[in-house]
Amino acid sequence: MRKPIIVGNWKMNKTMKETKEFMEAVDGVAASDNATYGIGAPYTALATAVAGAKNLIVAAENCHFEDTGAFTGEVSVPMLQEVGVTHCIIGHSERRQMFGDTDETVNKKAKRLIDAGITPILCIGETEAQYDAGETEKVIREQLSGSLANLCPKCVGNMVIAYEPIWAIGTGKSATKEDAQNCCAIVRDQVRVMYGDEAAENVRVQYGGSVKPNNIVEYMACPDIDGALIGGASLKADSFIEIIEKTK
Ligand SMILES: O=C[C@H](O)COP(=O)(O)O
Repeated sequence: MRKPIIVGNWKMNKTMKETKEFMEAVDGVAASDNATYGIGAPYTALATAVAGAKNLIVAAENCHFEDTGAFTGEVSVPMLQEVGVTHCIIGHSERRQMFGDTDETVNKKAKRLIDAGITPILCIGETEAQYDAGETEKVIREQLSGSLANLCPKCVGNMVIAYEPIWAIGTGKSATKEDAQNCCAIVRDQVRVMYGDEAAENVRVQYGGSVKPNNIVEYMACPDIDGALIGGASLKADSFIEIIEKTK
């Protein structure tokens, strides 16, 4: 039985002060045996988030795959381990589109995180043009083939994969529950093709893209959707609390 996981992705938002206030407002509400709740925070807010988290899990939003070296501005997995994060988002479409992340570098990041015992939250999803061209399934399978290459079946079973259609991110134009379910089922099937039944049954698949308090319940009712990755609606304590209350 997969335990649902709902994670807020703050992106480049929240100072340490704002993070402390959010954790004080939300962490107590997030206590649940039925689901895991968490937030992804910018590097500068991670220590504050970890300090304030008894119930929420804390994720970084990116990492580098090398441990040390001449990589100005980057943060390594051992550095994240030291801060105490348990999860790390990799391959978000904003990183793929604006910062040059590829399936190959995302795969290296996944490997390094798994070695360190940090759970990757791997993001994939098609552009609007690919959606319009009927290429969604092809894109999902190709991204997963590259990003999940040469991992162990058990490791993949322990991961979280977020299916986020790019056209639904921050637009208010969320996928229908039928489309979201269908695409999350394709994600699971691709994991089955690559790593077998057990990995496919264990991997948790999130939907992301304009998830709000008013649509979270319908997504969570879908058999292949095990959670959500939430941008805008995770920034205000009140709306994230509403999402938690509706799903715990
Ligand atoms: O990682 C989160 C996604 O980019 C979704 O963002 P959104 O909920 O603001 O559409």
